[in-house]
Amino acid sequence: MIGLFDDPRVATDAATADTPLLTVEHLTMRFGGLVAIDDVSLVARKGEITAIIGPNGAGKTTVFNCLTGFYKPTVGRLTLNCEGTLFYLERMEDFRITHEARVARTFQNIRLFPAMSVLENLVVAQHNKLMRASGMTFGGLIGLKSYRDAERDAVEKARYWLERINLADRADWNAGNLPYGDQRRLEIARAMCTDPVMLCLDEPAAGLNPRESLELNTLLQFVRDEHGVGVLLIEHDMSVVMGISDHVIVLDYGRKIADGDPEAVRNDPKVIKAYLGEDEEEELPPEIAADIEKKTGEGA
Ligand SMILES: Nc1ncnc2c1ncn2[C@@H]1O[C@H](COP(=O)(O)OP(=O)(O)OP(=O)(O)O)[C@@H](O)[C@H]1O
Repeated sequence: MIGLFDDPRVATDAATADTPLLTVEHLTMRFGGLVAIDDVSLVARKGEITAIIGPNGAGKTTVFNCLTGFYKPTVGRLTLNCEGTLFYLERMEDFRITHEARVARTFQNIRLFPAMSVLENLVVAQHNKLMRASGMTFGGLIGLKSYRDAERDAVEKARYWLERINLADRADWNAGNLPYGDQRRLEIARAMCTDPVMLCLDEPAAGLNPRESLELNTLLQFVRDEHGVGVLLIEHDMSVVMGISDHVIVLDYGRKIADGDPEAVRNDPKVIKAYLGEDEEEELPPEIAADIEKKTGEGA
């Protein structure tokens, strides 16, 4: 319940120990006559990897765009529990979602600063903290102590994440010169430098070779297990989804058709049908196809 003088972005109800990190209620997004998301509700929890999967055009990226303020939902409530404070994301501008609700995001296409060094990409991500330390003035130029301290912390955090993604020895490289898989991990490290409580990753495994996919899995498990971050993952690579997710949500034509642990979801006939279509068996993700083949073999 929001009072007259309350910040409309922040719920006055307190979060409890059971309050999920993210609660999406009745999310609907229409573009003219097209219903991209149709009354979707879901929850995602802190310290878990929640995958959102579904065939092309199912509405996965639109969910992310609503969560991160790129789109204002037509209908729906999106409540983010940032360390006990509840934010209504649907009422917030994108930059407030990033800085106040602490939701970080990566995109389908890589958006690093290619001409900056690897280290600089990670320090720039902490720009807001540095600006505050400079008193929002030229405090950095005249060497304010608060700024120097913040700058040292920013570099320390950047180096911590460089170690985690095995790029410490390439800190001075231009980010654009890194191999593709390293750029993908650098993007995740950059997002982690903003201290998010929720990390939204849009197809992070796209274009990765099997070794790079494994490195990505290890990084995401580290982010979940050691930093307690809730990871929301859109992914077509089923080896990643089934390998590391705690919870899988399946969309099809904008509707939620399944929600549960990976094992339950991969055996759900509605999911199998959504991926198969009526007669396009080649579209089935390999993990699900292998399962069906095994079951068919057992039944024969
Ligand atoms: N800004 C927009 N204007 C009009 N239609 C849109 C817009 N954004 C998305 N859509 C439509 O909404 C539907 C869902 O798109 P979305 O990109 O969310 O699907 P997706 O599941 O992420 O697909 P993919 O796996 O191919 O990335 C599609 O029909 C798409 O064309």
